[in-house]
Amino acid sequence: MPAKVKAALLGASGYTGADLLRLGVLHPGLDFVALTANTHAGKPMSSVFPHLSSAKLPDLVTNEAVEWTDVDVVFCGLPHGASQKIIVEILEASPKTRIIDMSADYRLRDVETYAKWYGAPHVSPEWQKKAAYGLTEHNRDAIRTAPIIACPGCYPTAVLLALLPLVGAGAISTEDMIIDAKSGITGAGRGLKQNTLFAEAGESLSPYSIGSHRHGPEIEQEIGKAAGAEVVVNFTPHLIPMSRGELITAHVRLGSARNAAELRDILAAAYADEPFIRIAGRSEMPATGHVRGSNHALINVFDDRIPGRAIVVGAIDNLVKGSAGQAIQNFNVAFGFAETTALEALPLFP
Ligand SMILES: NC(=O)C1=CN([C@@H]2O[C@H](COP(=O)(O)OP(=O)(O)OC[C@H]3O[C@@H](n4cnc5c(N)ncnc54)[C@H](OP(=O)(O)O)[C@@H]3O)[C@@H](O)[C@H]2O)C=CC1
Ligand SMILES: CC(=O)N[C@@H](CCC(=O)OP(=O)(O)O)C(=O)O
Repeated sequence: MPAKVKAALLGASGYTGADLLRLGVLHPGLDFVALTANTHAGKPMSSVFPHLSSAKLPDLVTNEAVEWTDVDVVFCGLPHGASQKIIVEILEASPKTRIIDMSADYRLRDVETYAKWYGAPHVSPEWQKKAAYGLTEHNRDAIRTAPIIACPGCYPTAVLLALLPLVGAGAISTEDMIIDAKSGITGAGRGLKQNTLFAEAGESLSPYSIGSHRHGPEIEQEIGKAAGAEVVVNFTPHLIPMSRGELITAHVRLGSARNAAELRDILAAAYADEPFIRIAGRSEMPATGHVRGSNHALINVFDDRIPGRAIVVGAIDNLVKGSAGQAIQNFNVAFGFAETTALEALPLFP
């Protein structure tokens, strides 16, 4: 086994940061030497996240207090915009340090697409191009060596795991793809926002960013790569009143496949050796409750009553496979650990 890897976690007072620590403290090869925050800097972790008290973690500091040359890997759980700047600073100060970014800043390859959807040009198009897209099951070779691993968004993770093998095989059409998605409230982060207040999000379900969510172009980038052509998808997210979990329902046209059974066979073959991807039993309904707290993705395919179409359903935990768990999985690939290290936990049910 490789020696202990010295890690810094940026944004340790956020939800992805907390889940990265919950999982990461059990990793035999990870040593968290620095944890950073913004408004919470200076506080002990036990006051910010009492559930982590027994883990004996360092106190929170600002990013400026970290000596980057002392750190082998940086996990970044900062908002997009803030991430890109500090990541360039780290790589300039310490070129050997590897970055595993959970934010959106290094996912899009095309600089104009980035500027259009994120409202400002990227600070470093050069580093943007050197990043590997961190959808582990589909990009291991690049993840092994890239200086920056850009973990996918939570929605793209669920969508791409369910659709990429089908698109790659030509089994479904890339035209007329309609993706309906639902996320638990932690997807919006720990900061105070009116629409995530219990009184407003509880007992209520609503779509948001219809036709304008920034995960649309991210999904299109990766499906387009698998299809070898430009693709446009309809993507509609919804906020659902539960703390964690994400379910996507993709309504697709068949390509070369004749029915859902053939699509299931393609997915089962593509993921046969993957420890975290499970193709559900034939009539099993994927449920967020069946992946909660785990790094699992659960996928199934059903025939549509409309001839020539199928419905692909995927469930993940947005904070685990959708961010912190996938970040640790990518760390394992990049640093030569068994890929399941620290991620063996089964889902928490009920
Ligand atoms: N939540 C989710 O399900 C997913 C989130 N992501 C992405 O991961 C990243 C983190 O998300 P999440 O943990 O939910 O976010 P949170 O809002 O819960 O946490 C954000 C963290 O970043 C710190 N921070 C905020 N602004 C700054 C700044 N300007 N400079 C330095 N630190 C700052 C905060 O510090 P403090 O608390 O001290 O103010 C906090 O530690 C985001 O980019 C998000 O989009 C990706 C996939 C899924
Ligand atoms: C419920 C909710 O608000 N979810 C977030 C997605 C979380 C995520 O994956 O965000 P990044 O792309 O920034 O990493 C959203 O829709 O913006």
